Amino acid sequence: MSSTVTSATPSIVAAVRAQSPLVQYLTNYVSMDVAANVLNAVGASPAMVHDPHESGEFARIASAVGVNIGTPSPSWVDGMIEAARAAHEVGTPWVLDPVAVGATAYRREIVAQLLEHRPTVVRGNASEILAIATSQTGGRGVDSDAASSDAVDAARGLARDLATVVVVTGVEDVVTDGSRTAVVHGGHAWMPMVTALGCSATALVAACCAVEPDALEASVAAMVMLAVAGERAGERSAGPGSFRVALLDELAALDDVRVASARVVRS
Ligand SMILES: Nc1ncnc2c1ncn2[C@@H]1O[C@H](COP(=O)(O)OP(=O)(O)OP(=O)(O)O)[C@@H](O)[C@H]1O
Ligand SMILES: Cc1ncsc1CCO
Ligand SMILES: [Mg+2]
Repeated sequence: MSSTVTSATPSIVAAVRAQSPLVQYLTNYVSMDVAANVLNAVGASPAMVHDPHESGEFARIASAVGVNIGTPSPSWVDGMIEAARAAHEVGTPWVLDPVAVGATAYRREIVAQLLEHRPTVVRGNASEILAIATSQTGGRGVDSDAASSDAVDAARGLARDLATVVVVTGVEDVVTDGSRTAVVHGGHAWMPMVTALGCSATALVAACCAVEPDALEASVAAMVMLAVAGERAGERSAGPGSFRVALLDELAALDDVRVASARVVRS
């Protein structure tokens, strides 16, 4: 077990800035603004293209795709499935955010359909990952009622079953492909008080997958960005409102030295 940032992380952060990957994000109404701004802050190029008339076509030109079920309705779900299908067909990485999947049968059915198109990464909070891995229902809607540390085994098993990388966010962020596991420490207690930073984490995972084929390393880099920027933003904010603004500034100011300050434990 080691406690250092990998050499891959700084180069992934730099590659996102240098290559400015086009990230198509089909996301919920709540998160669109903050997720697009988070992508912009790290140098990626966001496009919120969701309608089924164009989402599949767009996925074929995107560098990565995110699919987030936060505020679903039938035509949006059609758009998500078209985008996921196209991304899988052309080998473009795509990331699933199963918001509140334990809460309703509708969400469980949507996630089951999306999983058929083989996401590169599934990113959720602990309740969401436990709901998919163990078929448990309920939870507290979009927020988690479990700790990421309680979902490590479930995440590993799910990653193996789906042949994907699973990211469980929370106080610590767990990233696993079923054999390798990394835990990213950092962030700030105000992060869950700002809505849709989980949705934004999903967007960052997609951006990093666009420039790094190893989805585990890409996901670690995305979580490191938020952990370092979040910690620094917390030091100079007065509360969740100013924190939200400072987080964008800190994401834009990330450099090798700051990224190297991340605390990542691998096993
Ligand atoms: N108590 C905490 N301390 C530090 N960082 C946190 C804490 N809670 C969440 N985070 C960070 O906030 C980000 C979002 O994770 P979270 O688990 O809150 O997502 P989520 O529940 O899907 O959020 P949302 O649904 O609002 O988008 C991650 O980068 C995570 O590390
Ligand atoms: C608050 C909320 N409701 C549906 S999606 C969303 C954003 C956080 O997941
Ligand atoms: Mg969420």
